Amino acid sequence: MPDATSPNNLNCFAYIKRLKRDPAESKADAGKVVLIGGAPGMAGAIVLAGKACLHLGAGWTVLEMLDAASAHLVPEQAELMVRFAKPDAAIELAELKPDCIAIGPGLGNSLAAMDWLTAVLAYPAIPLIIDADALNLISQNETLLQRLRNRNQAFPLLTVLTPHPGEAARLLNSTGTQVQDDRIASIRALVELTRSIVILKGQHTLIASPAHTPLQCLQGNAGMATGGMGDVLTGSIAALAAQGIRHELDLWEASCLAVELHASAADALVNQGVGPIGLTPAELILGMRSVLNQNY
Ligand SMILES: NC(=O)C1=CN([C@@H]2O[C@H](COP(=O)(O)OP(=O)(O)OC[C@H]3O[C@@H](n4cnc5c(N)ncnc54)[C@H](O)[C@@H]3O)[C@@H](O)[C@H]2O)[C@@H](O)CC1
Ligand SMILES: Nc1ncnc2c1ncn2[C@@H]1O[C@H](COP(=O)(O)OP(=O)(O)O)[C@@H](O)[C@H]1O
Repeated sequence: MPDATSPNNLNCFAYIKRLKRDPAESKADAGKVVLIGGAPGMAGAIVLAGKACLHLGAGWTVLEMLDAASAHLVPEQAELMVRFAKPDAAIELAELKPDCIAIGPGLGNSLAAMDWLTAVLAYPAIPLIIDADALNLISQNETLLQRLRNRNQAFPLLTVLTPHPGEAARLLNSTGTQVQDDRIASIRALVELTRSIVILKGQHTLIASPAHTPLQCLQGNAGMATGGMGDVLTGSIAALAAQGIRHELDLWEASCLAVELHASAADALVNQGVGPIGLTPAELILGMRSVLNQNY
């Protein structure tokens, strides 16, 4: 039995029905996602986010990769539209006209990364997912934090942050141990600091926002403690939020659903004997697609 201070549990598979496709739907109805990251040595992070986005149903998945060499070498998933993230980010975004943006997996901390994050924070009125190195950049730069707050003031509940405890500690100028010692206080502090929807990852992931008290996800397991699992979550939120624009699923609902699907699919795979040891993010993507369609 949860005590009076325990957060309520996520229970949102009913949202999946809203993703039901009209027989005449086109890819435009499923939305265009632009995912930004993949600096040298970390191309895999943005490719995993892209594969998750594709398999969770986005209409178009565009990868803007900061590593030019890797951008020309992603042949194994031909459905992904892979581009080299050119220096003028604002012009690129204006041309692409995304329905949803995610930034951060493998983004690094170069000047180009800063330029893209600055342009993304200025891009108006679409769902935005901020993860990994994009969170680290914000934690080091008061101007970026203020731009994030300004964006949330202008467009409330259109930005979600997905820190793991290490990234949360950087944002809060704290330590991972302190974050883990009181996760509820930590997520409240992150919401207060950033005015965003926040997903605090780790065992029993929490989600909260300026308009929502924390909810927790009791699903999930230690088989998910492998590099790339968070990249899959980021791509999944983006796919659900992009479809949500024409299917009346807002970013809060898309984020809750992605967290629950991500953790539940990991549990289903472990029950099938796929993990916990050696469960891969690529397997989790296919597992999430199955759980989504089983509840469709
Ligand atoms: N295939 C790839 O190219 C991958 C690239 N990645 C990228 O690598 C960069 C660095 O990210 P990392 O997250 O690996 O490294 P970080 O240095 O950001 O975070 C790792 C540290 O955070 C803390 N931490 C994380 N999860 C925790 C938990 N559940 N409980 C307690 N403490 C926890 C620990 O102190 C840990 O050492 C990011 O840009 C990321 O996107 C990763 O996504 C992994 C896959
Ligand atoms: N022991 C665990 N129990 C439940 N979920 C976990 C556990 N370890 C990791 N996860 C989940 O796996 C994901 C890991 O994300 P993250 O650390 O950002 O990975 P990466 O940056 O390597 O992609 C998060 O969604 C987190 O909640």
